[in-house]
This record gives sequence, C-alpha cells and structure tokens, in this order.
Amino acid sequence: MERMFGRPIVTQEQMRARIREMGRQISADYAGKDLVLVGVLKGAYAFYADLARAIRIPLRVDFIVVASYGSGARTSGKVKQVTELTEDIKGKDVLLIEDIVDSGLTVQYLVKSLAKKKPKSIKVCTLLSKPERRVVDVQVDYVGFKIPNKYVVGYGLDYQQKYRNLPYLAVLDQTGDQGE
Ligand SMILES: O=P(O)(O)OC[C@H]1O[C@H](OP(=O)(O)OP(=O)(O)O)[C@H](O)[C@@H]1O
Ligand code: HPA
Ligand SMILES: [Mg+2]
Repeated sequence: MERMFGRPIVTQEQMRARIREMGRQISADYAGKDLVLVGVLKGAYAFYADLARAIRIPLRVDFIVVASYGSGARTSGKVKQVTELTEDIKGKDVLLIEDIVDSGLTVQYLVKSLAKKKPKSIKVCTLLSKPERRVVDVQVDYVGFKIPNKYVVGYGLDYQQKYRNLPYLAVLDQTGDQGE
C-alpha cells in the first residue's frame, strides 16, 4: 500500500495481532460479567471497533465525547465532556476504551465522573500509553503499546482533526517533539 503519511511506528499488522490478544484477555477476564464498553470519542473510534469485534463475550456498547487537546499538540489541561452516556451503567462492569493515555487527565476525569453512576466496576483499556508524559497517576488496566514521548497520529489519533484514518501509527513530524 502507498504510504499516506510518515513512517509507521506501529504497523497495521502489529495492531491487528495485539488487539486480538487484548480481546482474548478481556473475554477471559469478563466472562459471566455484565460488560459495557464505553468508548472515548473521537480518538478511540478505530481501536474500539476492532477491539469490540475481538471480544467474544456478550457486551453493550456506549460512547462519550470529550475534548481537551483542541487544535494543538498539547493538552489544554481542561477536559470538556461534550456528550452523556445513553446506557444505564449502574451495577454494570464498565471498561473505558481510550486510544491513548498521555497526561492521564482525561482518564482521571472520566473515571471520577463515571464512578458517580455507581457501576459495579470500572477499568481502563487503552491502545497506547505514554508513561513519560503523565502528570497524574492513573490506573490503566489494559495497555496495547507503551510508546515514547512523541506526538503520534493515525489509528484514530489526530493532529488538528486530521490523520485519524491512517491505518497505522506514525510520529507527527521528523522530531515528533511535544515540547514541555
Ligand atoms: O491523557 P491525556 O493527556 O488527557 O490525553 C489523552 C486524550 O486526549 C485525546 O483526546 P482529545 O482531547 O484530543 O480529543 P479527540 O479524542 O477528539 O482527539 C485522546 O483521544 C485521549 O482521549
Ligand atoms: O500523541 C498524541 N497524538 C494525538 N492525540 C493525542 N492526545 C494525547 N496525546 C496524543
Ligand atoms: Mg485529539
């Protein structure tokens, strides 16, 4: 396939294999439970669709829209929740599905906010984690890939709303530095 952008740091094949493994693990861990997958849009849409189909137990789907990065490559530090859940998650086993945990602020905000709805459990599953960038300590239960401190795009992740449709993960520019 002709490359649309940049050099893949995680290829389509690596994504496919890892997501299959994650699906297997989650299917085993949640067997017999009342699982609701809560996807964090927009970024998680591609991972969510692939992961949900790799999970082989009954589940419900739901989504929440948040934004904190606006048009830049750095978090504004303020998480804005744009939509509400449509499912009642009280007493259910919620798995929050993220594309990336970077500063950790989005996950921290969402776990606190969803806990108020009294689910039986809440865990966090992310395709990518950038541990070097954490500003808050959050528990992440399932991680697809740990990645270095570079701004990445593709597979759902954007820069100024573009590149989400790349079928692989690429570093944004030659240095990929996010700065401080
Ligand atoms: O750990 P953090 O520093 O909070 O960063 C991670 C969050 O930031 C991105 O969302 P963004 O606000 O860019 O919205 P988007 O999903 O529409 O791209 C990403 O999809 C995560 O939800
Ligand atoms: O590295 C990233 N790329 C795209 N969106 C993001 N949101 C947090 N970190 C990132
Ligand atoms: Mg974004």
